[in-house]
Amino acid sequence: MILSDSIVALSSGRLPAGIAVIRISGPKTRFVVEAIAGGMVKERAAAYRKLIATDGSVIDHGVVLFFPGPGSFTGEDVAEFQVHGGRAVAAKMLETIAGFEGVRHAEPGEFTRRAFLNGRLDLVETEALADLVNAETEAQRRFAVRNAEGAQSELYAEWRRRLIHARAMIEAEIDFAEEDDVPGSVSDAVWSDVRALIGEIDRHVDGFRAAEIIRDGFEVVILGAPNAGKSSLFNALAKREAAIVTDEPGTTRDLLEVVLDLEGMRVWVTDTAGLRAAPGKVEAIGIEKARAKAGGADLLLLLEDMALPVDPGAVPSDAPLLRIGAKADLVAGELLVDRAKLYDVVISIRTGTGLSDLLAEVGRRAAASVGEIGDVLPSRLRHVELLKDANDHLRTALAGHERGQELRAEELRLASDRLGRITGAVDVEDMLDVIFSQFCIGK
Ligand SMILES: Nc1nc2c(c(=O)[nH]1)N(C=O)[C@@H](CNc1ccc(C(=O)N[C@@H](CCC(=O)O)C(=O)O)cc1)CN2
Ligand SMILES: Nc1nc2c(ncn2[C@@H]2O[C@H](COP(=O)(O)OP(=O)(O)OP(=O)(O)O)[C@@H](O)[C@H]2O)c(=O)[nH]1
Ligand SMILES: [Mg+2]
Repeated sequence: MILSDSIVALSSGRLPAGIAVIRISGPKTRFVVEAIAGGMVKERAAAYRKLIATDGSVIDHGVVLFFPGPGSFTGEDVAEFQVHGGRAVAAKMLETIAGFEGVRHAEPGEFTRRAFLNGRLDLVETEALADLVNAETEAQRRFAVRNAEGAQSELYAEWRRRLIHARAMIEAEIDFAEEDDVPGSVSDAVWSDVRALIGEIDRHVDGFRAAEIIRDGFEVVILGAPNAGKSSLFNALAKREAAIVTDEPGTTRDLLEVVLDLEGMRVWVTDTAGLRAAPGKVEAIGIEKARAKAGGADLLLLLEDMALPVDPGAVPSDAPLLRIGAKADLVAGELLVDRAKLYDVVISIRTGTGLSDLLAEVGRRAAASVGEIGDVLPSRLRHVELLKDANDHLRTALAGHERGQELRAEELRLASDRLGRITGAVDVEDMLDVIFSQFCIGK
């Protein structure tokens, strides 16, 4: 592939900053380094240089790095100018470099796009790199870095190899059918491996929910009768007076949300209107919202006033549930011991009792909901759709005895083609614009 344009962009973040990194990639890179840094620098070693504009004036003093292609991030010649991170310094550098013939400003994601086109990364690794740049929580970072290192790609490549092997065996059987050279037990082994693979792909697809929880967060909804102490708990978790608290039942009507970081997971906590029969008009709307929110929750905190338990009615969700005894400070002695047995966690917002236990338990549940740290999960709906497609073809292949071995082999080919589309090994031109639009400029 000939990519004649060289591209330049600011690859570091918001200015002003301590240092700004201006990166160039493409055939003009050496020429630009020579022109701006007053001569070539040693490969892959930091050089401190005076940086000169086209009119001979000094732009800044900075550190210059040169990575010759193909052993660079993009696979082309790449150089970096690490300059003082002022807006005018960066602007002058960009203007000077883009002023050279054959150099232009990069599109968002264009450096990474070149890395992909030069075979430095596959599509799944590229997506993982976008996730890594966007990661805000420890779980997001861990997940993204493993896939950027190729964990997900390796899994799909391994599945693809198995399918290509299966197809080769079936085609051999077709070719040698008359001669009876390929014993039936070989094709039995092939189809039993295909059956096993279908199961593995199904299980992997089920992991998408875990990937979504890592990306979007774990949804916790506080439910209970009016006055149970829901908003008081919510404020304690939010560490501010986010919700109105009064001794009047029916205070909260709208859904209120706060996001916490527990065990490296993003955890959303929602406060809701107290559940009760025959509320007023506004409160009824609030209760309906609470029910809907609870329906999509990953965990419910069902609060009850230990001093004055009120039945909140049926819980409007089959999400896992923690029973929480609230206002523990209002009960004492034997009654406290007795009632505490009804709950998973006992808390008091007044004294602070039980709050850290509750947070620890919610954090444990959030972390457990995404499985083992090492699990490889599909990270995009795109992957899930292609995996399901692949499995549809495998099921057709498995079921299709009467359709003849040729057609079954063709279904195996279609399945491995779908896997190839995930990593970009097969025909992906149409997906590239969507994928690279996820990046910022300079990446
Ligand atoms: N300054 C700087 N830091 C950066 C990047 C960058 O482009 N510049 N990266 C950009 O995203 C990431 C690192 N990515 C890189 C990937 C490959 C090579 C590279 O030169 N690869 C060669 C040599 C490998 C080796 O010596 O072991 C190769 O693979 O052949 C460099 C950076 C994160 N940090
Ligand atoms: N003693 C004591 N009182 C509490 C505790 N937590 C909440 N309260 C009181 O209980 C009353 C109701 O608290 P809220 O947090 O507003 O209850 P809620 O469940 O949000 O009520 P609604 O929004 O009406 O459904 C307020 O007067 C709180 O001060 C606690 O741990 N101990
Ligand atoms: Mg409330």
